[in-house]
Amino acid sequence: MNHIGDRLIVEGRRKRTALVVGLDPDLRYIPDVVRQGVDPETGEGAAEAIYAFNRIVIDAVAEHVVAVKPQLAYYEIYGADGIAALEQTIRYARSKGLLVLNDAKRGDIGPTSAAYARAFLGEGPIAGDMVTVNPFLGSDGYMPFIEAAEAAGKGVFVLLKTSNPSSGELQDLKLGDGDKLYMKLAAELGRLGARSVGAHGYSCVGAVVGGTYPEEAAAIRAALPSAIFLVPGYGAQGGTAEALRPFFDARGEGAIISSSRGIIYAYRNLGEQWPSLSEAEISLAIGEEAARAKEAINAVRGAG
Ligand SMILES: O=c1ccn([C@@H]2O[C@H](COP(=O)(O)O)[C@@H](O)[C@H]2O)c(=O)[nH]1
Repeated sequence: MNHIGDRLIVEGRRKRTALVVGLDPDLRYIPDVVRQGVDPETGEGAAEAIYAFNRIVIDAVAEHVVAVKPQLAYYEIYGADGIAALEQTIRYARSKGLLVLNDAKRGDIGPTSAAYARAFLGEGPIAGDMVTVNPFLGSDGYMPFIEAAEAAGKGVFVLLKTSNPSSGELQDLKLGDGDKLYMKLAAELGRLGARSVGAHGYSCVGAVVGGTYPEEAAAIRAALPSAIFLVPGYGAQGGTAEALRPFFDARGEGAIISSSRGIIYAYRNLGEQWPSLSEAEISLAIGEEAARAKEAINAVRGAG
């Protein structure tokens, strides 16, 4: 099956989940056992600890998620060593049958976007199955990603209404006809997505819609019935499962809900002794939290 919309729907049904776990590894929150024998002050040591941590997370969450979402910033901190950890992480996630969504938020002038599209949607070492795209430069900034996705059966998620508190400063601006900017972009993405709708009704052009904005999500869902939504903001940013219904279609599909800190650092809720927990304890806490999130989301989308 070579269509990302179909792959996400089929995998979501097979595993009965709409959850995506974000891989945002921050060394300050990685327990001692994972850092043993490495010097996290060096790029090499940091990268080793990050990859070891990501393996634990991936093993613990694999049965509960359709995809993992590495956040590029956490790898770029360590330059070439961090990118090597990203490469290893992508390979490992794929070996576990998971789709990979690079949260890179790229977008530039046309030729540079084309190069980014090759990096993230091509065949190279950090390419995944999907990538997040910043549309601020306009159509020649995002079209190279969409064309690359169409050609490769991969997916893009264009930032539309992001989860952060100040997202409205630009995204909610009213245009001459009274429409908000994000609704204008939604209409444009709908037109572009119509070119690549798969057997299950979804295109390769998805949208980022923050879980912290359920009212806006209802309007965007109505305008964009064939776009899969990537929904960040659940968990650590205050987004709740109860608020997620408008993000899904009538069948309870069409959205993937992302959580990073709330799941990968779940063991920190066990108390101040978290730095000295064993690998088994860390893994159990992460897996249990992923299962809890999956079921809470399933209950709301009617897949309970
Ligand atoms: O609108 C957006 C777009 C992307 N993000 C990214 O998702 C994760 C959220 O992490 P949590 O720990 O679950 O809050 C992070 O990588 C962001 O860069 C987003 O939050 N909102």
